[in-house]
Amino acid sequence: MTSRTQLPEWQSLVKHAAAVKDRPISDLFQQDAQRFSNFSRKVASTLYDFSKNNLCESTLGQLLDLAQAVDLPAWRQQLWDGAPLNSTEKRAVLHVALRDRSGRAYWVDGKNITLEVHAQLEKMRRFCADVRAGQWLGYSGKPITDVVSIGIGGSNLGPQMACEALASYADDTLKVHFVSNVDGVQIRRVLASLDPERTLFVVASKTFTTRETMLNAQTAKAWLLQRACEHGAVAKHFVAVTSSVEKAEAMGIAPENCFEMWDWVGGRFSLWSAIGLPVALYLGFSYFEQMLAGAYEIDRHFFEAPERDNVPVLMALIGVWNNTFLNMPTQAILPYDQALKFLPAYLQQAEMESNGKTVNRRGEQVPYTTGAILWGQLGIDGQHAFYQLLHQGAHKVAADFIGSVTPVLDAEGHHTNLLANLLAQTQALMEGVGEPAVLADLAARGLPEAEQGALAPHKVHRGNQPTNTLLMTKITAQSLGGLIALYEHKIFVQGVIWDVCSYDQWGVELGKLLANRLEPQLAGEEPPITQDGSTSGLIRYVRAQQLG
Ligand SMILES: O=P(O)(O)OC[C@H]1O[C@](O)(CO)[C@@H](O)[C@@H]1O
Repeated sequence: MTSRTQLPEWQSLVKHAAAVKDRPISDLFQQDAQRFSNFSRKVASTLYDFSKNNLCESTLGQLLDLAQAVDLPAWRQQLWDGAPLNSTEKRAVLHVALRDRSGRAYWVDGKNITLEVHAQLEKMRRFCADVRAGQWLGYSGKPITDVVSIGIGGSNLGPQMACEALASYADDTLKVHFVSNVDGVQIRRVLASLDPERTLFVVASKTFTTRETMLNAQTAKAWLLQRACEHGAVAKHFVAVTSSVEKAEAMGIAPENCFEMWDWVGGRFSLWSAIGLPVALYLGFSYFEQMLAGAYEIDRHFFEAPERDNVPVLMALIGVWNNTFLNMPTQAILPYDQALKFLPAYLQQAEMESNGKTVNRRGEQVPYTTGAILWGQLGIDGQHAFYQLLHQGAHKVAADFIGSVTPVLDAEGHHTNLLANLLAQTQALMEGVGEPAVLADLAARGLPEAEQGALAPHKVHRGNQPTNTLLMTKITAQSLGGLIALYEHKIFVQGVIWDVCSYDQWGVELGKLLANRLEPQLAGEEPPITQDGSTSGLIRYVRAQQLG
């Protein structure tokens, strides 16, 4: 198979990048009065403006040619058909089946999984209705008021992000809490405010082996049983979401309280499965369904729209252009909407666990940069923290600015100010301010001439940094579902372009293995084994300090 760098389409992009890398993005607007409409697309209720990138018609054409050269349409069809795209684990990648509203049958190993998906959705619907209606009773006959979701990574980030994003739509029926950290402080603090008679725990773990989640679940169980000596209390207060029902049963969770997920759903793409149960409990099942519907709308677009108008394809190609060809390896996610507070953390796992790889599908080292270093936080807070580096630091950073036209909740003038900040930052990052303009401004302000030259370099903003703006009409369950699906498909397309296997995560295993080995040594249950001097020294130090 031809490696990516041998493709003529790849090589012409390398040449093109060398020729245009320093061209001012703002000049491109002067050359094309229609640039905003030529370089933006609307899908569902989201506008994607990519005009503030160092990208012209020729760039876009060449990126689209590369997508054809790597057989993107065929890969997309394989995803849709349930091919084992997670090749190192020989698994299909079918999160799209979880939200397909058409009734289409998806097949895995000769089994129609659509039937299983619908059965689990129906189980979730009934369970949520019971709990929310106060018909699901705790061990002492009282209805549930609080749900504690225990999970980590993909079994936590999605539901937590979605609950936060849609909190303005929640009624007072249930409160939801999330515990992911194995640091006992988190679970202790959550439990301190709860009444065991009215608390429901959702233990979410695809494998049901993740040490952090298992420890937190055991602590929660001990807390419940300390107060409820009642036989059978666990069955009334614990449910599990897992692909390993027998392991959940071994923890004492009744099989009828287990919601199933499957090998063909990756943890970081599992929000659409019963992993989304906390969202459905918190808001009501209909909101969860709206999220599924929003994601499905984007799936249709991704599978049907021509590449040139296909928003996730464009998002992916522009990301590859900035990262691999223009040498900007970081990607900031900057939401201007309080609701999207946890989006950067969610996308960090989705993207970095998927495309943070340097061997191709055949196990060969690739000679180009792949998955971006993704980071970010609420943009408005970031402005008063790290934006200094964006404007004047040593690194060029590509950024996605995400906002909504209409707020779900507002206070007089706040949303307009928020949006003005979003737009101002993308403008400042593109246009910057050069030294002549700074000097003219200082002169106009009457600064003595002798001081102008000294101050001017400190006030120069380099500009010419690429940004994308994603503007949602309003954050709703549907538009949130759509937004997440856009990024999921972007990740898929980038994996195809970079030729990496986006759906495994072998890189997280070594740390887990070593932690399991070190834990008994730290606890003093096993003598320190011979290992690197630093680790042994640190273990001895901790032990000595703890023993006083
Ligand atoms: O749902 P589980 O099996 O507890 O795994 C949690 C998370 O751990 C990881 O395997 C990484 O450590 C993620 O991929 C996954 O989302």
